[in-house]
Amino acid sequence: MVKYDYDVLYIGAGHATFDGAAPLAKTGVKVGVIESGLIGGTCPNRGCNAKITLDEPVKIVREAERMGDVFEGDLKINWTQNIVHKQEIIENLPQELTKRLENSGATIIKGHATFKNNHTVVVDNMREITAEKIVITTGLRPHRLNILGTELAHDSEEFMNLKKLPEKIVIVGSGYIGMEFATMANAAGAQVTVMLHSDKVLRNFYQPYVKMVVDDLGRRGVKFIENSRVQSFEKIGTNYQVNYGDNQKLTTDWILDATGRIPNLDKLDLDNIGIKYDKTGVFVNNYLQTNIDNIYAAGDIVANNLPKVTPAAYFESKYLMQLFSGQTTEPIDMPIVPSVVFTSPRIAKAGISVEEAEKKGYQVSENDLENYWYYKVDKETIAQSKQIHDEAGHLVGVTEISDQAQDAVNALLPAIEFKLDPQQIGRLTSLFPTIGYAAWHRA
Ligand SMILES: Cc1cc2nc3c(=O)[nH]c(=O)nc-3n(C[C@H](O)[C@H](O)[C@H](O)COP(=O)(O)OP(=O)(O)OC[C@H]3O[C@@H](n4cnc5c(N)ncnc54)[C@H](O)[C@@H]3O)c2cc1C
Ligand SMILES: NC(=O)c1ccc[n+]([C@@H]2O[C@H](COP(=O)([O-])OP(=O)(O)OC[C@H]3O[C@@H](n4cnc5c(N)ncnc54)[C@H](O)[C@@H]3O)[C@@H](O)[C@H]2O)c1
Repeated sequence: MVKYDYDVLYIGAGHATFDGAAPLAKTGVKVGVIESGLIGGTCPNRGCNAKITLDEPVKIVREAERMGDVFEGDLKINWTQNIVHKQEIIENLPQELTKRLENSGATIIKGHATFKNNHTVVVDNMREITAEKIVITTGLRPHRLNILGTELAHDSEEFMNLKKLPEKIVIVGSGYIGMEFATMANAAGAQVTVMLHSDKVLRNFYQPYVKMVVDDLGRRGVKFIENSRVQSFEKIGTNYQVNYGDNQKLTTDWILDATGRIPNLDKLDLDNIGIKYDKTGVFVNNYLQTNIDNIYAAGDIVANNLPKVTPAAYFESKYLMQLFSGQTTEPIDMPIVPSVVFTSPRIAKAGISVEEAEKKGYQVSENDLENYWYYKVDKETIAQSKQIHDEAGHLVGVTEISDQAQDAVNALLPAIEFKLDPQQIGRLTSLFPTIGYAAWHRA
């Protein structure tokens, strides 16, 4: 007798779901996916894919600027066309991901889910759906400042839909979104002011490299206001006023609230079933299982110290697929999760940080990449890296600032993850000339 509608029911259809739910359904497990918005969630529709498409011309303009006389005439970003191009890239992704899920045998249910009991969720207050196991993958949404006039500010999704770039933009927050969007808006010609909470920018990245990015943006006209204490936003005519500090004011055309992202938990009725969580997300054990045995969580919604990025959501989703299909009974063994901020130049890192390395007494080697011939090809002037080795000589961490930092870190990642010894590293014969080769053979 069939006891439940589904074997596994996911709430949310982002990377934390579709990377694992599609292959899980292919194994014959009956999978349902409930989604209140676009299939694919944040990353394809209003995160990574959209952002990296908008950033591409920024990268090209910066490179052309560095190449100087090699190009004739000035390159300028046409923002309106950039937005059109971005839309072309992302608009079919929800259908493609829908097909991927449905072709593998999963059922998509459109609507907002709330919990009724351990095995039952209610969609849009109407339809009850039951499942043996339920996975919470509801992700994060933009945090909004709790100040007067907060509704006058916008979020990152609205920025990426701006058909015309405002002349003056104020960005509150100096994390990933604040800095990536300041880079894009400045390169496309806007006057940008970034308002900091403290004196720190990108607090999880190596601060001397962050300073290089901040100084470079400063030279390009971006203003940084430290300890800004933003008090309120006001509409004055067709402009906006940001009131901050001790009665200081700033007039602008557009305000981006980039003060972080908060868990989509409040409208799930988790208290109906006693799931444990806090303001950072849902608590899980080493099997991504909540305190209720048949309910799991994955991706950004999990309360942990991992960066809230797609590679982490992907790996957790794949792990649950293996657990639910019987391919593993082991706890999750999280690999090293790399991260990168797509400023120009980028900062990318993986493994042990420079600060941790210094505490542990590990060897930290410095590379002035500006002097390595391959980085001279595109005339990079801000390019450095630090590689960290443990006592046994294994590469255990890397952080790089350069235009190609993300590819260099990707190339080194297998050695860090698998603790390759020098003999094994010697067998990695990367293509030449590429950043993958350069990552290993700088001299
Ligand atoms: C602007 C921006 C840029 C980013 N850039 C990068 C990048 O370059 N690289 C990178 O690795 N990461 C990046 N990220 C982070 C990345 O997007 C997330 O880590 C990733 O999307 C997390 O996937 P997820 O499945 O956990 O959550 P999400 O993708 O957020 O999916 C959650 C889904 O759940 C749905 N949902 C919520 N509540 C309910 C409910 N009650 N019922 C039904 N459905 C519900 C939501 O509609 C949503 O679709 C970026 C994020 C943003 C915002
Ligand atoms: N390249 C990537 O991987 C990438 C890119 C964009 C976003 N993301 C993900 O999205 C998440 C959210 O990004 P984010 O930039 O919004 O968050 P964040 O946590 O990186 O940064 C939030 C910033 O807002 C500041 N802030 C908080 N309250 C403030 C206040 N009252 N006044 C002024 N500043 C204030 C913080 O000090 C911080 O600088 C990130 O954690 C990241 O995981 C990743």
